Amino acid sequence: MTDTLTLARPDDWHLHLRDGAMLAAVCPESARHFARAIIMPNLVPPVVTGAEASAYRERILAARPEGSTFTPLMTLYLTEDTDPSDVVQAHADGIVTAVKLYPAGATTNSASGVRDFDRVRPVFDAMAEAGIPLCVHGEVTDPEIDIFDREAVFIDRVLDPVRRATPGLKVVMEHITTGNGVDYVLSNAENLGATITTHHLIINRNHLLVGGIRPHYYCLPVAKREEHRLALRSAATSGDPRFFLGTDSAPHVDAAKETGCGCAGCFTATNTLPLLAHVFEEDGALDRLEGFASRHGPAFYGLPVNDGTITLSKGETPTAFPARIDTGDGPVTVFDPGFDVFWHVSD
Ligand SMILES: NC(=O)N[C@@H](CC(=O)O)C(=O)O
Ligand SMILES: [Zn+2]
Ligand SMILES: [Zn+2]
Repeated sequence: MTDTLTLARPDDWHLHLRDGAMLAAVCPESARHFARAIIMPNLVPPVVTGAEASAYRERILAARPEGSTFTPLMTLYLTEDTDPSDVVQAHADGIVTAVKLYPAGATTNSASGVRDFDRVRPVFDAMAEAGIPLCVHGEVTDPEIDIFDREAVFIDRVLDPVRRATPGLKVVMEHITTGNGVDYVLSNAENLGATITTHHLIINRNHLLVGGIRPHYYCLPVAKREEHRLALRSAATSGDPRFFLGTDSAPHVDAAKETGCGCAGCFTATNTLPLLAHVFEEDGALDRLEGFASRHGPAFYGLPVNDGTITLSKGETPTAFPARIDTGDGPVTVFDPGFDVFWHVSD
């Protein structure tokens, strides 16, 4: 039995750190285990310009624990008014790593996102030219489309046409939740990757809805049928470098989740790595966890693999994770997988 596992230090290629008191509370949770993270720009108001990204980066650096070298990789929130030259300049200056596309209204704080994809074509063209990746929240927002179909429809109606119009554009399909997403990545050899969250490897829509509604399992894109969860598991554990970890750890205070109209987002920063070790071990793929968590992401983004390492150990008794963390805005519940996990980060 394998009971310790040492990996190159992992990165999180999709993370929400928020701002203010929430940032102060959640930044150390990610900084403890991850070397770098792609930071989502969906603040209120969103992070739209290079100057705003630079200021937000400083606030994140100030929220790190003493001595931490955790590196935020910043993104810009794409709007129909985004200036291509600001994007290219912010990337050339090393302020910004990627641009984030939210279809308007698709998810938390996405009201300023894109409605008309033709209007942002000049930005996509400039990004392709400069080699700047586009991170995509891939769901259509058409009210006619069933929420469980929104990812599959987005691929056909938006993503594929955008990629055909700007073939050189490097795209990351963020937090894929369907076999359709997996298949689309697999059918494209170039300029396409996908992040997969920890929670989508663990829950399907039954976990969310059977026996009572579980607000802490509600996130977007919403968890799908079991067959889709299994497709994500196969992709993540396959060793294919086009799939890598983006936790989408998305903290909301409990009061905003346990209410009549609860916010979308699962908070997984605290226990993601032990949960992943559990999942990969279950699938007989512990030797592929390093690729998924530490190697494929840097390769896609053209960055070096981290120098340091992290060691996970498997104990005799279940690991005790905190049920919630305290923040200045109120408690935030930590994702509970619903089963015992024996792995913990030991070093
Ligand atoms: N994933 C979520 O359910 N929520 C994210 C937004 C997002 O990533 O779509 C958030 O910012 O809360
Ligand atoms: Zn999203
Ligand atoms: Zn997200």
